[in-house]
Amino acid sequence: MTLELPEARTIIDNADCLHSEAEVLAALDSMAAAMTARLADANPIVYTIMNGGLIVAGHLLPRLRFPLECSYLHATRYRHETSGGALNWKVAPSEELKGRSVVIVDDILDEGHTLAAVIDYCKKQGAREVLVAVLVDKQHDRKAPGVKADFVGLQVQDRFLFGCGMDYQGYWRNTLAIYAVKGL
Ligand SMILES: O=P(O)(O)OC[C@H]1O[C@H](OP(=O)(O)OP(=O)(O)O)[C@H](O)[C@@H]1O
Ligand SMILES: Nc1nc2[nH]cnc2c(=O)[nH]1
Repeated sequence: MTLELPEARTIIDNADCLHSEAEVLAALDSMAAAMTARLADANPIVYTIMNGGLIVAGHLLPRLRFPLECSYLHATRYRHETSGGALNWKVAPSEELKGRSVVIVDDILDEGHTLAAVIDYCKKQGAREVLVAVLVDKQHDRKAPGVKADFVGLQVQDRFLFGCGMDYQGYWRNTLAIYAVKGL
């Protein structure tokens, strides 16, 4: 669904900015340092989960100054809603994962069902280890059992977020700052 321009602009004009561009960039620096310490000799393959992981990966990958391969996968379960449904796999990994160190990059770990399915897939393909890097870990007690991120940029309150890859009805992925929709 396409939003009318006034509505798209009203969403961001009325939103609460929870993390500024500077805070997001500092969080990405910290994530990159932790990932470098853990993965510099691991020769990993790094998967970005599309679409939400696009902006985070675009800023995070150039901060990782060690050998890695990168690819993408596409899984979605929110579509244009503010609560998640069934996971829709659009593109699964096609590389050989047997024995590999795999890193999954995404914008947000919310309830964790997306990451649970992706981790399970990679492990079934024989990955040696699967590590998760998310910019945002949303704080609540509705997480899927056993799902956690290894590298987290920001802990954010339990509201519907947009910006830095996260969308509101398909819009506003294209900011670095992170916002919460007014009233959600
Ligand atoms: O932890 P969960 O509750 O599973 O939610 C997290 C997922 O939700 C978003 O994707 P979405 O399904 O909105 O698709 P998108 O990446 O195309 O926006 C986000 O990019 C994560 O992949
Ligand atoms: N845009 C967006 N997508 C999500 N997917 C899971 N949680 C969220 C959220 O808060 N915002």
